[in-house]
Formats: sequence, structure tokens, C-alpha cells
Amino acid sequence: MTETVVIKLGGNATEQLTPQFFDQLARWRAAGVRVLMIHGGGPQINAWSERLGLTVHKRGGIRVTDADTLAVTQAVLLGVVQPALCLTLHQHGLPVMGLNTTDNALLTGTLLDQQLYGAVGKITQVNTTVLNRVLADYVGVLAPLAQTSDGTMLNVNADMAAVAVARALGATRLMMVTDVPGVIVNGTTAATIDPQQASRWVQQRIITSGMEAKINAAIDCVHAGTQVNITNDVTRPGTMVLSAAM
Ligand SMILES: Nc1ncnc2c1ncn2[C@@H]1O[C@H](COP(=O)(O)OP(=O)(O)O)[C@@H](O)[C@H]1O
Ligand SMILES: CC(=O)N[C@@H](CCC(=O)OP(=O)(O)O)C(=O)O
Repeated sequence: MTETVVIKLGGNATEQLTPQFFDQLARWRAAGVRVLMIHGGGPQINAWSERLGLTVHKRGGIRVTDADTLAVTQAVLLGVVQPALCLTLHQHGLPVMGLNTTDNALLTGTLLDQQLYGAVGKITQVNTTVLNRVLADYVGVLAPLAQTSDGTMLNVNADMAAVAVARALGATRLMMVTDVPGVIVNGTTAATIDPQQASRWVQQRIITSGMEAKINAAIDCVHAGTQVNITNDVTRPGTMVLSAAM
């Protein structure tokens, strides 16, 4: 069975890629491991929204997305973040294909809660037929946007998108690459985290903001049988998410 690694690259992480990152991708490709990246772009969307005079509004790490914010989100993800990432991967000798939901309805979704979040979705279907074809030859680079069954665009949290895609592809591993080395507890990176610890650390406000959403998404994925690591370096395990206390 072909091994698949899904890498979620947070918006900050896309701008801090190291030579080790590209070397690891090349090693995976050489070993026949398929690689799909889901990129974020939250900080870049914030910066462009502010430049364009739009107020940035988030609820629990989810961007409240009105029509103007959706337009800026699409423009930044598909016009700024994704091309820069694809260019860098190509310059490092990797065969790369930029992807977005409108290519053959790659990601179908439904509204998460329109009253609370506006045009924000959760993914209900992944076009694995097309993704499998692309991944046979390319490192796929997919944006966290989905469409409803009637073609309305939805903004999707990139951690949630990565989990949905990793589950649909039956990925062996999901690496959530962010701007911290893992889940930090009392100044140290935790080697592992299980659901009980996660809820305790959330209650104690040790885990907050983006990390809380990330852990919740990661736990969903581990339950589906994919190994999940939260790290700032694909060559390091960072924090491994466990499905239950060991
Ligand atoms: N216990 C924690 N350990 C590490 N990071 C944490 C913790 N609690 C909150 N965070 C925050 O979570 C952030 C990572 O989540 P997020 O900003 O959503 O990343 P990304 O954009 O890569 O998805 C960290 O930069 C940090 O500010
Ligand atoms: C609905 C929602 O919140 N979508 C995210 C999509 C990008 C993202 O998740 O980027 P990071 O991984 O860099 O945070 C947003 O608009 O910021």
C-alpha cells in the first residue's frame, strides 16, 4: 500500500521553510511516499485585510468571513501564499502542483454556522480520485477552501481541512507544521498528548488560541488511525498526539 504523508503548513511556517524541510520532502519522494500539503495563510490574510481597510474578526481561531473577507481570503491564498510556496518547492527541484477546490470540486463542504462565522465551511467530501492521480506524480499543494454542492465558496480552517483530507486519503501521517516546536507545557515541549491531557491543559489555559483548535482537529484524525505530529520541523516529531492515555 502506498504511504501518504499530509503536511499542514501554517501561514507563518510557509515563510520559514528550511533546507531540512526540502531535503525531507525529497527523501519521501525518493522512497515512493506521496506528499500532499495543505497550506494556511492566516497571518497573510490578516495583513491584507488590514491593508484593504477590513476589520479582522475571529471567533475561537475561526475567521468570521463576510463577502469582502471571503474575496480577500481567496485572493491571498490563491494569489499570494500558494504561488510563493509552489515556486519555492519547484526551485528546490520538487515536482509540484498547486490545487484548489474549483479544480474538479476537490473539497465539498457545508456551512459550519452561518450566523456565527459567515461563509465558513466544514468539509463533507474530498475528491480522492483526482487527488490520487495528482499525488502519483506531484507534491500537491492544496488551499483550505471548499465549495458547497451548488458551488458557493467556503473558507475552511486549514487544520480542519488537513484533517479531512488526511482521513479521506487514509494518510499514514499528518504533520501539522506550525511556528512552535509542539505543545508547550511549563516551558517544555510535550513529547505526547492524549485527549484527557488536552482537555485538562485547555481548562488550565496552558493550551489556548490556535493550539486549542489544532489539538481538537488532531484528536479527530488520530481516532481515524492517522499518526499526527505537531512540530515546527518535519524532521522532528515535536508533540505526537495519542488517541488515549498510554
Ligand atoms: N500550549 C501551547 N503550546 C504551543 N503553542 C500554543 C500553546 N497554547 C497556545 N499556543 C499558540 O498556538 C499557536 C499555534 O497555533 P496557530 O497560530 O493557529 O498556528 P498555525 O497558524 O500554524 O496553524 C502558537 O504560535 C502559540 O501562540
Ligand atoms: C475559516 C478560517 O479561519 N480559515 C482560515 C484559513 C487559513 C488558515 O487556517 O491559516 P493558518 O493555518 O495560517 O491559521 C483563515 O481565514 O485564516
